[in-house]
Amino acid sequence: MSFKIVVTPRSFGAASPRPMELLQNKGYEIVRNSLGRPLKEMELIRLAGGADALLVGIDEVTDRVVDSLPNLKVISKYGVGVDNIALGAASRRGIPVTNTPGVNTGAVADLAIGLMLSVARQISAADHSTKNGEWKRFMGSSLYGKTVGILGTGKIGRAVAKRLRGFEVELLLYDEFKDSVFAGEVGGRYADLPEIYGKADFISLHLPLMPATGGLIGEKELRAMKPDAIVVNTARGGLVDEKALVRALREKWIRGAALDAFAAEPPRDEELLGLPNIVLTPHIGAYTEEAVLMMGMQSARNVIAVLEGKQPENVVNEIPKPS
Ligand SMILES: NC(=O)c1ccc[n+]([C@@H]2O[C@H](COP(=O)([O-])OP(=O)(O)OC[C@H]3O[C@@H](n4cnc5c(N)ncnc54)[C@H](O)[C@@H]3O)[C@@H](O)[C@H]2O)c1
Ligand SMILES: O=C(O)CC[C@@H](O)C(=O)O
Repeated sequence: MSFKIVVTPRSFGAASPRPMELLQNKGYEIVRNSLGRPLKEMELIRLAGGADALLVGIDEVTDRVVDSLPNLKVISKYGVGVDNIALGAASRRGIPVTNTPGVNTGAVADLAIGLMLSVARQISAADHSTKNGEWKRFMGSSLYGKTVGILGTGKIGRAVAKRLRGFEVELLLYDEFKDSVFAGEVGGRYADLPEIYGKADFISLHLPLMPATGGLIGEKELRAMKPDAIVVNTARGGLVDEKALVRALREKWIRGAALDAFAAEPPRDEELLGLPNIVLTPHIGAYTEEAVLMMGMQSARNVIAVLEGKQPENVVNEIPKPS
């Protein structure tokens, strides 16, 4: 019996044919997303009719999508964040949702450091201006020796902290689980959010998007930050109130920001797009050849495991035990 697998991420298999070969060698019917971007709910419902497996990126995998697929046996997330997937609907049907933690950690951490430097030294604006024939010598601020707040000390937050040791920064850490051994290793300490907002020159977000973290950085928090603060968000757009951020940047409550993730992608807010003191990237945190290959392999293996009746790796939802 052939299974229908719907594969939506454009970059799946882009770095190497190996992830696609894993699926093809099983004789599955593979349906790709031809739009070249994550799918909205109705687009996914139309593409996925009759699917046995969804291998998805940041597409809208809503309750309606899950409910529209009576044969669905697994939702395999190509990546870490599962905030775009209706976990409850999947659990009710006994459908495992899997993800690929760890394999894109380094890629996102590298980008977070790159964005801190890019905003602080205005690298993006300086490049643009030099290529336009100007010779405007932009004045920046230093990352070296500054105070950095890391919100979320899971895999990516830790990788950022380790990279920052070379910059000899003071590290202020925040997480619901405090790991004093890790804090000691990186020479940092856990602090509460008001202290971090009041002291940090850079604030880097590495929390998952969930009810407890949605809108975490709003007007009150931005006003509590130092006028020199730079906010970097490589996690999820929903962590930051974008309207408040636009005001904060326009009215100079803070120095600058960088966003790799947005509340709605791609972002359309003209004011946000036009601000001089923000660097924007199109959700490329995980997009290195190395990470994309490993995300592809792991997400394909998780599909195969479930369809062959085996236990997949990294199931993120509760599956009720059969009574
Ligand atoms: N830009 C990208 O392309 C990209 C790529 C990968 C991951 N991400 C995002 O980065 C996030 C972090 O990834 P990770 O691999 O480090 O995940 P992780 O699960 O290893 O780390 C998340 C950390 O957040 C903490 N946390 C969760 N809820 C909290 C709360 N309410 N208060 C305080 N701490 C809380 C957890 O204890 C954990 O330490 C992902 O959820 C995803 O949204 C973005
Ligand atoms: O699916 C993507 O394109 C990015 C996934 C990334 O944000 C993640 O959560 O790992």
